[in-house]
Amino acid sequence: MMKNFFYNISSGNPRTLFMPCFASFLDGICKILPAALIFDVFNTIYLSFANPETPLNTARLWTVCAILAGWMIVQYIASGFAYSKTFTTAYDASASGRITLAEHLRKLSLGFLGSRDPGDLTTMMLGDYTAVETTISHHLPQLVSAVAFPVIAFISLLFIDWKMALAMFIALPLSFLIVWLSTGLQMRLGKKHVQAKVDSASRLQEYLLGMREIKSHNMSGERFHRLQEAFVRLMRESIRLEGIMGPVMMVAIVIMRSGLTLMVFTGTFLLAGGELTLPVFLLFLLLGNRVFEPLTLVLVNYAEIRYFVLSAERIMQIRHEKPLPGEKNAPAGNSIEFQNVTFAYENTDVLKDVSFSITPKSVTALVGPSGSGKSTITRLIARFWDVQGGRVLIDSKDIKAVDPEKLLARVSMVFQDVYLFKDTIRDNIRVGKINASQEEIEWAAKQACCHDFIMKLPQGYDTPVGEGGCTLSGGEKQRVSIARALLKDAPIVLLDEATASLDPENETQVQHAISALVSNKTVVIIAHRLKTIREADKIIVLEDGKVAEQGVHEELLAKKGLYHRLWSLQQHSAGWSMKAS
Ligand SMILES: Nc1ncnc2c1ncn2[C@@H]1O[C@H](COP(=O)(O)OP(=O)(O)OP(=O)(O)O)[C@@H](O)[C@H]1O
Repeated sequence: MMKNFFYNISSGNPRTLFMPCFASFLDGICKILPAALIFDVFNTIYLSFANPETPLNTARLWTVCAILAGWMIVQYIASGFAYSKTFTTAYDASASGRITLAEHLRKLSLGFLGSRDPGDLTTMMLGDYTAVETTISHHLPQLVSAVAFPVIAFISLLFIDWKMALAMFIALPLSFLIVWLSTGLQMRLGKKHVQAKVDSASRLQEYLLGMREIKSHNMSGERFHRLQEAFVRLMRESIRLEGIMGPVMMVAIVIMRSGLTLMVFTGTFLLAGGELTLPVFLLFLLLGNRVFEPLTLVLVNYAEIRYFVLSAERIMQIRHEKPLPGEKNAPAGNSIEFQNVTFAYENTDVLKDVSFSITPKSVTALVGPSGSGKSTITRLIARFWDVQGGRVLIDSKDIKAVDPEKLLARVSMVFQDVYLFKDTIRDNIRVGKINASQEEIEWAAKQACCHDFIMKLPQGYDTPVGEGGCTLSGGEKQRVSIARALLKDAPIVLLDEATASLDPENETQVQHAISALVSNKTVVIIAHRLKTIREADKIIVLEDGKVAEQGVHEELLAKKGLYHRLWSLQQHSAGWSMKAS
């Protein structure tokens, strides 16, 4: 349990906690000497008062002053050391933790990422890591430093007067027991509170990202209501957490502090009976006040850490999620084969016993009604997910054994929805090849019919695009995506609706660009407009997740099956035009 605790709050690297804890412990110990010296000052003055014949030992007082002054420097160095160790460790742990987690997320299957709410992951990256940071930079050092003083004080006081020392600390175990017994309750309330925070972040993200749809469908009331509900729930969970845990902590603190009263009672009793001298009683009074402050800090920080452990657990849960397995190099050849592939995103099968083969350097078209599984097939070739039944082979080798990153290096994809990073248009094209030169970027942009519109942008290739930058039309974005693929120059090209959103004017040009992109490549293309894939080497017709037919255009037309039906429908719709009735 304790091992888990340190493992989790240090994001899997408990050794990093040693230095901050050690430095804080030293800092805590440094605070003890001044208390002892103050007692000495008190004792020296008291001796002179109690016995008027004894002159005040000023030399001793000056010595104490000198030691205190020197000790201030030691304490300053110790505090500085503790401060720098705790803060550097905390920021280092959270920064490297965030980077490691981001790297790890990239290696997880899209299936796993899709199952998590994006707000959840954002909260984890920002909020949960901040919680870990605060635990390491504040709560843990404060706890260690606060423990040092009472422990040493207790041991020393036991030697001076054990009855008084026991009276002072007797209630302590009970208060710690109360806090310890409340662990389960705090964890339950804390989990609900964290969940409410994650839900609020998700609803807020959904509200902001979906603003266009919300406005265009006049849904502001309904979506806002969901957001409002999430915030109200967060408020309720916060009140519940504080409202229940606050009184528990207060009871524990009051019980602990009752030791002071008990000690005063015992002291008065012993003093009256002549069993205790006045200076010792005063020493206990002096230390008693100082001891309960750090002890209260210990209790409060322990409770805070318990709550923040939930954040650390959430992070570790994702860190333990296994990336897609496979270490082999990507196969050298580019033939693709599906052998009796069955695949489901969740529980319902999307592909059922799908088998086909694609020869290297050929163009294969996937056609079929919407939802028949065309995009899924391209995603499985790129191994965004692993299949549940059957095998996907590239160059006759099962891609489950191949390192996913090495496989992706051999595949270019042009998606229907293109994502632009918040960066210049140049760097957005460079995504295809990180070290591409300006000449290469311009060459790809020209091939993909991007160059002309880029030159018309305010700062040409340096124009910021993406979130908060210059917005591009759907067709322009798609051409940027083709330029990226051209730069990547991978042997397998997967095109998803590549020309769907292009205007007629440059459609022909883009088709030329695609011809450049796909020449000498193994190409799998999804095209809803059948006339664009009439020349394909193979057409695979999908229906309801199964291969209904496959062959070349003429063969499939002659079969008079699904392909023939889709073809006829498209011929018919070619003459369609919109008119007001
Ligand atoms: N990430 C996902 N999670 C769950 N189900 C999904 C996911 N992606 C697709 N599906 C479902 O899988 C089925 C096949 O989807 P797919 O996108 O492969 O079809 P498609 O033939 O490419 O359709 P379209 O032509 O409309 O793009 C659909 O029923 C779809 O709802």
